[in-house]
Amino acid sequence: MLACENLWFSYQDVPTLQGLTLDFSRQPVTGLIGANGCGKSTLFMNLSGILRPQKGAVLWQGKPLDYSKRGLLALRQQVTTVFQDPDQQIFYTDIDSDIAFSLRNIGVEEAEIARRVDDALTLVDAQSFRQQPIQCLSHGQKKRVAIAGALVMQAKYLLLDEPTAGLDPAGRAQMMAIIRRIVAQGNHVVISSHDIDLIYEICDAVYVLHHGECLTQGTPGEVFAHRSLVEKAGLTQPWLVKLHSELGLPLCKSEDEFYARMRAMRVKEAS
Ligand SMILES: Nc1ncnc2c1ncn2[C@@H]1O[C@H](COP(=O)(O)OP(=O)(O)OP(=O)(O)O)[C@@H](O)[C@H]1O
Repeated sequence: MLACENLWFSYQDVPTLQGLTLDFSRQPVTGLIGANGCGKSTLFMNLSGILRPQKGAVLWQGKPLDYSKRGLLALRQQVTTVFQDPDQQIFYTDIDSDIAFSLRNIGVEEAEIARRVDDALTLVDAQSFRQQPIQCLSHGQKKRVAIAGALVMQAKYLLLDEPTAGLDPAGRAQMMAIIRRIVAQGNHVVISSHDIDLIYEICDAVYVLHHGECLTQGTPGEVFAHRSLVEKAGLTQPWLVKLHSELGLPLCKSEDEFYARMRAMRVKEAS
């Protein structure tokens, strides 16, 4: 279980997170949204123990986080953050060494490392460029390598900061497929993103932050139906929700579902 309870965090006495009580274990994919500076990255750093709340707690497996070296090491094998900029996370020039680094650090044996690295690269569709030097990869390919680096730890929670930023439509669709595969393996994913359409489509639950407070929460359908709250948080509704609220068209979860429903309606009208 990964959660936070009445969590307060300030940078130099400026309150940045204010009394957050959030639970990331209830649903497979949880979205964290809000305007620039609302505190999403600061929350991720609290959840991974990089920052420590001044009041309240991060709860891991039902208990307040253990900030000892041993406690944090154990946490980071189970809760892994993938930053927005993959260059922050990639240290080696060859992919296999980079991904294996954290496993070698904790003394995993080489045969097991080879197996996990192979599985992780397959899951993120990176086998085709596995032999290329990392500096020759595109931004999207580097992002996938960074995710593979987190997956090899077999973490139960993956915190993804802007997973689709800088990706073209094909890269974005591929990232969504990768997230679904990670979840299908029984893991939890927390996504912080300004990509509202992604959050609407892929998340099971959403928390909306506003000046470090939780403005509202619920399923994507519930959260995005409240246009005034969404706008107060400095966001807009997803396009599928707009079509529903502005034009009265069926509320669909994905583009494919929307087109299928529209085609079915046309067939029904024509008959
Ligand atoms: N190291 C720091 N020292 C002081 N203030 C900071 C520091 N890091 C962030 N802040 C401030 O804390 C607030 C929250 O920042 P944070 O980066 O968590 O927001 P965010 O929601 O992730 O923003 P974005 O959407 O732009 O990535 C901002 O007002 C920011 O200026």
